[in-house]
Amino acid sequence: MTTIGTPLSASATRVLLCGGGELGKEVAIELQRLGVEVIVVDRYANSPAMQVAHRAHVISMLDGPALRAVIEQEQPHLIVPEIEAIATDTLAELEQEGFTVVPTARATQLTMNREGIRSLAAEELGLATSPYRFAGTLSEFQAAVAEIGLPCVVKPIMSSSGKGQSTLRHQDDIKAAWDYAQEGGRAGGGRVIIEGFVEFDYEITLLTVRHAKGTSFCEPIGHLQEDGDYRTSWQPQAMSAAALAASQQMAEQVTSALGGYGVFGVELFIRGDEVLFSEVSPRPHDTGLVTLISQNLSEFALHARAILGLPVPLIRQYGPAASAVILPEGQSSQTQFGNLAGALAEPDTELRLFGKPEISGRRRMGVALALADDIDAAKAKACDCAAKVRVEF
Ligand SMILES: Nc1ncnc2c1ncn2[C@@H]1O[C@H](COP(=O)(O)OP(=O)(O)OP(=O)(O)O)[C@@H](O)[C@H]1O
Ligand SMILES: NCC(=O)N[C@@H]1O[C@H](COP(=O)([O-])[O-])[C@@H](O)[C@H]1O
Ligand SMILES: [Mg+2]
Repeated sequence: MTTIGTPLSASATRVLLCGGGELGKEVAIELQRLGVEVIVVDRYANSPAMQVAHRAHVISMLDGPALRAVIEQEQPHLIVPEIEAIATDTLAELEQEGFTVVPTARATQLTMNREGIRSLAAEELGLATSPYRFAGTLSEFQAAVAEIGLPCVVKPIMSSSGKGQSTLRHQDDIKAAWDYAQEGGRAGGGRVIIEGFVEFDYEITLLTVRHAKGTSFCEPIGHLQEDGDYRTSWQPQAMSAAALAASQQMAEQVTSALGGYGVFGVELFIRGDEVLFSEVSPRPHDTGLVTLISQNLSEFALHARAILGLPVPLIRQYGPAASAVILPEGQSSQTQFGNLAGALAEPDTELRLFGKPEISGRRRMGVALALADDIDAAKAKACDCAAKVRVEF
């Protein structure tokens, strides 16, 4: 894009986000700052990004005809997927017809389905991964578990944020793991991946930006996951030079195979100097929320720049930083967040409250961010900040 027009006029540069959660909200804010007209689509009204957009549409994004109708009506210059659960075949058709999908429709198709991205990474690109099998029935599942051995990790091929994921440690748990995966898949029941359990030393997200002038890497982000969902992340994660070089090489390979412009969250397991590919998001990553405080250009600002074809000459990292999620459990459509003065009393702390209109069960509602002199202090400060926020339903 060589120019950016005036929002809400005939010259507007229109970007349509498919998905409007906390990650999309930050992308929308960065696009707004550049004078882009922002349209957000999600399955529910008043989603976080809708609250900072010019317009919004509420549809099921798995409904191809409904998605097509909105896109044809809005005529966006860029279609920017923000979640995985989208009618990606419709995106592929629209791309064929001349629309631009970020980073590419094929990337969204491959990464929506664990089978697609795993086959690309392990079989086509020859990247090291955990051993894996796929299964579509309970008996195939039992056979696959026998081949992979215990412990192993079971995930629906279509799921994210740990939904339907479990670690299978005992033979007795096979049926429960299968049933849980069948309930947790976002497209109903179906196929699962069985992965050998990797005893990694640590895991990272390597944010990789494909932009007009090449590929740039952020400093590696370490993170802690519980139940397949992230709880804290920090940057930079200390790594050996060999592990970092291997990680960057792997990220370069997988992102160039996916193509297009934008931020990718490349998830890697590290064991000594050895690096195993886990998965990749062709969009900003939740563990990358830490970059809201740790970099001059957050992963969201980088995504906006890259997709608009703008340069990324330098990514400045500000030193030890961490994020900690605010993940309450409750039932409300008028959640309140208290003790904010207490939470923000320490220097170099920040909060993002996502403004999600509803909570029913456990839901990520915000994130605490901190800078400090070392990683342990940054983690402690971010966790302390998050814990001090009093959530009332
Ligand atoms: N094979 C494995 N061995 C050990 N741990 C694993 C394995 N697969 C996943 N995990 C753990 O579970 C976490 C979540 O797994 P994964 O990223 O595949 O799930 P997800 O549902 O796609 O999550 P998200 O959408 O948040 O990225 C990983 O970050 C890692 O901590
Ligand atoms: N790991 C993927 C991820 O973090 N996705 C982020 O969470 C939102 C959904 O939240 P919700 O489930 O609370 O609606 C998504 O819209 C995206 O911003
Ligand atoms: Mg993941």
